[in-house]
Amino acid sequence: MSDSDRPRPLPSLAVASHKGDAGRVTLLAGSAGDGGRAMPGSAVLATRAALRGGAGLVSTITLDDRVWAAIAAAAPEALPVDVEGGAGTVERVAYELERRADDRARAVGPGLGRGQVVRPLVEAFLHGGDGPLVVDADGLNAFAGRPQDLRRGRGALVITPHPGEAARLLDARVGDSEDARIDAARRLADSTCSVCVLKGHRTVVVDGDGVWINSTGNPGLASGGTGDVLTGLLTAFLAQVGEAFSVGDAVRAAVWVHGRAADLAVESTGVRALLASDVVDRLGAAERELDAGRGA
Ligand SMILES: NC(=O)C1=CN([C@@H]2O[C@H](COP(=O)(O)OP(=O)(O)OC[C@H]3O[C@@H](n4cnc5c(N)ncnc54)[C@H](O)[C@@H]3O)[C@@H](O)[C@H]2O)[C@@H](O)CC1
Ligand SMILES: Nc1ncnc2c1ncn2[C@@H]1O[C@H](COP(=O)(O)OP(=O)(O)O)[C@@H](O)[C@H]1O
Repeated sequence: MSDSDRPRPLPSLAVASHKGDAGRVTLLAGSAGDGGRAMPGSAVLATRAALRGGAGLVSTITLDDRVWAAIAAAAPEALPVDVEGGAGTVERVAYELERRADDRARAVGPGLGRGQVVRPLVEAFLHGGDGPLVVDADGLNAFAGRPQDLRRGRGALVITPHPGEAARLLDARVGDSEDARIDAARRLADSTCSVCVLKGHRTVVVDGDGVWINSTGNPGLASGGTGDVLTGLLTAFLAQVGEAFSVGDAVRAAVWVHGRAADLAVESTGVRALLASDVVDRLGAAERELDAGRGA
């Protein structure tokens, strides 16, 4: 696949679709920041992006009722569920995952912070289902130097490190050149048996089909929260995986649409003023452009 290739559009929804057909997804994101940094925004942005990505039902598990409240206020369409932090958190999250056996895709990681509980939480997602799973941000940091521990027994894994997170996983700096970025993404994909999305200018995607380099996006995306948006969108697109739309197709489509949404947004905001929320608001328009290439 060459870098000028536009990803395959998502499958069309049948006219008689119901919300179950569009895919049920579950996310675990955000923290209230007691003793650390508050990151309710991560959960809000990922949730809103999953909704805009077309997931029929979006459940976001939260570890604090203040994060739950932030989601309820910003995304009334979502189904946030609070399990509270503290003793027994991992068991409560595992129980929530068990209850959602019909999830089509899941994601874990954005804004969880660096606490000891993060690694067992990610493990509950890795081993608690067989649909596609996205691990991002602090979910990856919890495996610093041990990427092989992210391997799953069953179910596709997609990891979405930025170069800083990739360096932590590999315990080695990731060079800036395209060759160095491709090499790092390949090593991570191999050691984790995953589709690796190495983010940044010209995001690199490595999967069984080879290497694909994204052409959309702009430096306005170098601002807080835009990675959380990608995680939510990607999870929604992974919920559409089927016979004619692979995990790799969903990943490439999400990366392309995310960057294109940012390109559309800066036409009115300008590059410096771009906010992650502006990207969420343009996801639909960007996906329509991808759809317009259908059959081309
Ligand atoms: N509103 C929110 O709630 C937000 C929450 N966020 C969450 O905050 C958590 C940590 O994010 P931080 O930004 O603090 O920590 P990061 O790990 O993203 O960044 C910490 C350091 O890593 C290195 N780094 C980051 N991006 C890099 C890149 N592209 N290339 C090379 N080095 C890079 C830099 O040295 C940077 O100072 C994540 O879980 C993330 O999801 C962020 O998304 C920002 C917004
Ligand atoms: N200069 C750039 N050009 C294009 N895309 C970029 C650029 N900088 C960042 N991005 C994109 O923005 C997103 C940033 O994600 P990330 O670093 O995880 O941010 P955060 O942790 O704040 O959410 C990624 O999708 C990345 O590919």
